[in-house]
Amino acid sequence: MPELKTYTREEVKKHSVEGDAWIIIDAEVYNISTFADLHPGGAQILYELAGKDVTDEFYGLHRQDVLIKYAPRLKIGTIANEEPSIKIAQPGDFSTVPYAEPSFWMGFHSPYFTESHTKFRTAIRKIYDGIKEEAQQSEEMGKAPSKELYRMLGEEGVLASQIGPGPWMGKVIKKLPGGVKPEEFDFFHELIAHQENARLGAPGFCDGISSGYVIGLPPVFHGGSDALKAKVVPEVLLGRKRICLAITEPTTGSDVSSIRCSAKRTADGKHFIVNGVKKWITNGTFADYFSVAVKTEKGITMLLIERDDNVETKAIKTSYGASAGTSYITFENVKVPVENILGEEGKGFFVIMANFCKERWYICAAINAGSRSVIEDCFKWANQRKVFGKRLIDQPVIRNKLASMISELEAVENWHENLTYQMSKMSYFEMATQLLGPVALLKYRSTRAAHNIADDASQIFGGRAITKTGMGKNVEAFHRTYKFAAILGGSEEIMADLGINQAMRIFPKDSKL
Ligand code: HEM
Repeated sequence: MPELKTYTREEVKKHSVEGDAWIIIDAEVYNISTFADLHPGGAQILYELAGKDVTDEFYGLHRQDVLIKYAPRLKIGTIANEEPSIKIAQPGDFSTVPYAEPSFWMGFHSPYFTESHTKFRTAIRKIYDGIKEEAQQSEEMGKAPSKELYRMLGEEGVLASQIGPGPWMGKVIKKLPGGVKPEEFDFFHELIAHQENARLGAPGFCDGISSGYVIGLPPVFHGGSDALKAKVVPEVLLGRKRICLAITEPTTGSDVSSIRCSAKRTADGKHFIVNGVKKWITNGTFADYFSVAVKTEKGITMLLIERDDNVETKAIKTSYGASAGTSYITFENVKVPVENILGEEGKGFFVIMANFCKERWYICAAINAGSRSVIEDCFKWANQRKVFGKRLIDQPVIRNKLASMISELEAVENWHENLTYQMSKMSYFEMATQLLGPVALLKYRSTRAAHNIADDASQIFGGRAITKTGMGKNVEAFHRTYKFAAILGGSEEIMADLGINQAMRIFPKDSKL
């Protein structure tokens, strides 16, 4: 890093030629003499502006991340007696852009959140901000989260935070972000953990971290034997092993009852022999364990299968890249001990359905956080982008789009918080039955909102919304990937139908218009 000095604007002006070129960005001086030839936007454009204050030109074409990344190499000092006017985001910072944070962190009152949640959000955001660069690079290269990263997240209590409150808190998990005590950890902390994970701006990588164990581990701790739980739960929550949930098959999506993967008992009754295929299994390419829906002679059953040579996982190319480890899995004569049944044999459907409610609640947290990040980008862009001599925000049509995006998000997020409160008052099985319908409708509405937000955001960003790098990269990624939330864990159409069917179960027979 060059030694930092103070300069006058007159001094900077003298460095205005090829080979000796300085620029000013927000009262800070950058020597771009050797960088110019490497500049992705070309050298000439920089030489034309050398010696000048290029703050507006810079922020018109680059995200602030570019400056944060290059400043250690290029910054040589500051302008004497001037203060920067643009805030550089620091790891763990909360945004002050309207609606960029859930309302409690925008200064509003909440019946749900406390100081403990603020400590937690600050600390977990710092951890995730610290791996943002790695996440985004891995996303680009299709690399899964490394074992080292996974272990770090396990040891810091981040993985456990995304599983939520339960007997593992305190027993297995001693440390949580922000010094939150395991016994005070609640569903609102968990909600925050999912939201912060989704803010990484790398959808495939986010799911590479969490979409395996968050939905694959619950069948183990709700249905596994004590011995199985004692072995698998700490391994996964501390980041030493990875697990995923394998329900869907090439011919079976939301229609779980028609799965074909079979498990036949051996003659001595001690094992099952599993044969079949599973498709679109997130984290499957690198998972050590698989919570698998199979058909035994008694019906649909959940089984924990450990990876061995008879389990083959192949990567499926999806629209969000290979970091999520989305896979096609073949089980060929895999021998599984009967002790690995999760729940009761033939009662797997209930285990799956119970798990789905929490999975959908988690998907809502992630997609709503993604929508919020996109709204923040749109608000900032609309303020700094000038067209036809005006800022975008000065155009009523843009303000109208922002109003629509914000009101849709705030509505679903407030409903989400309400349902989270209901969860905190219910047992796992009450939650799975009483909240099945409301959570399905919330997921339906959250992904419809994401659809509209992705669409409006793309129109606001124009060409940048269809470009994988640069100002609109988050919008591009969101628009390309929000459909995962609208399809996985039950498609929008199934969610809407389920929500109304559940309501019909309690519809009063004596009620007439
Ligand atoms: C410290 C100074 C600068 C650094 C470190 C820098 C770095 C970069 C980087 C990394 C990109 C690729 C952006 C991406 O794809 O995300 C880029 C693109 C670009 N830069 Fe710079 N830049 C600097 C200053 C400037 C200035 C002063 C201008 C003048 C207007 C400029 C014009 C451009 C243009 C036109 C592009 C291409 C944008 C596009 O593809 O839409 N840059 N720059």
